[in-house]
Amino acid sequence: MSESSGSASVKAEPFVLTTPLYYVNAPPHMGSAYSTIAADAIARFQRLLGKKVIFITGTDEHGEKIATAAAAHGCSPKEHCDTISHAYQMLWKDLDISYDKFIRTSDPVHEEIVKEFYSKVFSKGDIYCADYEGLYCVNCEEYKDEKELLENNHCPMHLKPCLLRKENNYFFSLSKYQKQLEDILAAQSDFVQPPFRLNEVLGWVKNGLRDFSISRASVEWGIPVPNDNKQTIYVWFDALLGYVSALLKEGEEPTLQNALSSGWPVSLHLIGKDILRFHAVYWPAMLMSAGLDLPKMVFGHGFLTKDGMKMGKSLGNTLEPKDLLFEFGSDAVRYFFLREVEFGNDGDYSEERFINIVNAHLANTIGNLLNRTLGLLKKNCESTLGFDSASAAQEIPLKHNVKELVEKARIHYENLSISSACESVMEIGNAGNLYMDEHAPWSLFKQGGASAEAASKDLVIILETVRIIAIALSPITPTLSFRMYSQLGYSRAQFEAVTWDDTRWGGLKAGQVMAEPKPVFARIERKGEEKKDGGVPPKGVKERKRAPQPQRVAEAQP
Ligand SMILES: Nc1ncnc2c1ncn2[C@@H]1O[C@H](COP(=O)(O)OP(=O)(O)OP(=O)(O)O)[C@@H](O)[C@H]1O
Ligand SMILES: [Zn+2]
Repeated sequence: MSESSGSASVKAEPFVLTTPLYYVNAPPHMGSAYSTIAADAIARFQRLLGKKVIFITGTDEHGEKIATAAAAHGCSPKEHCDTISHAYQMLWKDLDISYDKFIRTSDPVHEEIVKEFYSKVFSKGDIYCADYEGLYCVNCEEYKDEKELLENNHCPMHLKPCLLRKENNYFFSLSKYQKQLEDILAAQSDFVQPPFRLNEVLGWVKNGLRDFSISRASVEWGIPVPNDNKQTIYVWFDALLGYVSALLKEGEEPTLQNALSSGWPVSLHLIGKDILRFHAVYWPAMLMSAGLDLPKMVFGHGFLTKDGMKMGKSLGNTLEPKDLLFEFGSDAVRYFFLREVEFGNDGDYSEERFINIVNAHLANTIGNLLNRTLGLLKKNCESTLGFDSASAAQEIPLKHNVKELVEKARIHYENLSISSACESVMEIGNAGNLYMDEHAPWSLFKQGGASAEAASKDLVIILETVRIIAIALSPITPTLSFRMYSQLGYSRAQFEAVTWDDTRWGGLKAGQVMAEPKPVFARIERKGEEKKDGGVPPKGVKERKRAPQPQRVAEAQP
């Protein structure tokens, strides 16, 4: 995690963001990857702004569903959790997720934090013991209201019957916080995002909040309730506190005070809409009870769907991210889902759409533009820039257009409109291509003299545009952006030192030598399409029949 470069005397507040802590009942799928990719793009953008970022992700490992999954695999719950949690960590690596902390709720330090928090809430008088009877969805790990269920008491999300359960449990007095929650939701209108989800939350709260059970008598795989070893703490009460435990530094004494002093409250909880109630109703009430600050924002994004149903582990209708990564590489996967799904709404996957979008945007608009320009520069200018980009551009409309589009992209990133941010960056690419086509530097070079000088200025202008695209798209496509930067003659260290300020026009300097032109993004060949030859496939993509190959780019074609 990099420190902010701001004034040393002012301790800048870190930007702390979290993904859900994923339930390890089954390995990760494209839905879990989606939340994490989105969080990663936001974390990378905030780092570009120079903020100190603490990006938290991890796994939620207790509860009945885990114990059942472990038994089905013939292993202990701990062994099962180790395997699945490891699978998440490996997938995050393959997806270039730049997390700062991976928290596992089976970590002993987390148990200490949960117990201390529970005791605080208990001392506040917000925990009591009672009998409860209700319909329980084990896949949601939640008691349900009969009126929210489908026919025969089926859970609308998991399409499985909820079972009648009766237990003597500890309860949290959620109802006590009804008024305070209503006040917060009214006063802090951006607490729940996007805005339309706030109405959903307001609806739940206004309908009346019921106390909820925070222990289980029948579940052994969990954190024991302090002073009652016969019960374990309800998995949600335990899991939400993972966001706090994650802030503990290595080897630090696991106390709430230590954890909270390292970045609480969280700036952003990024979650799927399925767990909005836990984050926007239960969690703030729990925090108020314990006297802790509330997170600044909870953003509930939509679902990746298959045939209109949420893709999920319990339904088993998931898309395998490893397959997509193997075939298309991490930049393509990250770009497609962040560009295609308007952040906040649901979105459907289709392979055809995936290939069309990724080829059109990454291979053609960006990759081809860079490659054509470098080809011309090699042929006519020995791959060396003859002008500074600042002096080459002077008062051309493209420069102003790029400036406006970069600013649009920044605002979209700030507002978590990630898809719109991608769109603005791609418009820069379109503007660069248009400039190339209108100026036709390949024919200017042929004319020689002043025309050739104008052509070499044009190449600098286009490469400056590509440089800006590389930075502005780097939260979405970090490895592609690095490849673009390397093609422009920069080192890894120079790329890593880039900030959002470097999107200002004027970075490229006369005399800078470009690398040997190589396609930065391999066009994806469709099934059955004849394979064209080319160079190295993108990172993460192993050579095999359907792996995309870099496009053979005709040199200096208009
Ligand atoms: N189809 C999906 N689309 C978008 N995000 C998803 C999807 N499925 C899971 N997620 C992300 O994972 C979080 C839930 O994590 P969890 O580990 O419970 O996965 P799950 O597959 O939804 O499980 P289940 O199917 O058992 O309910 C969601 O809040 C969301 O952030
Ligand atoms: Zn359910």
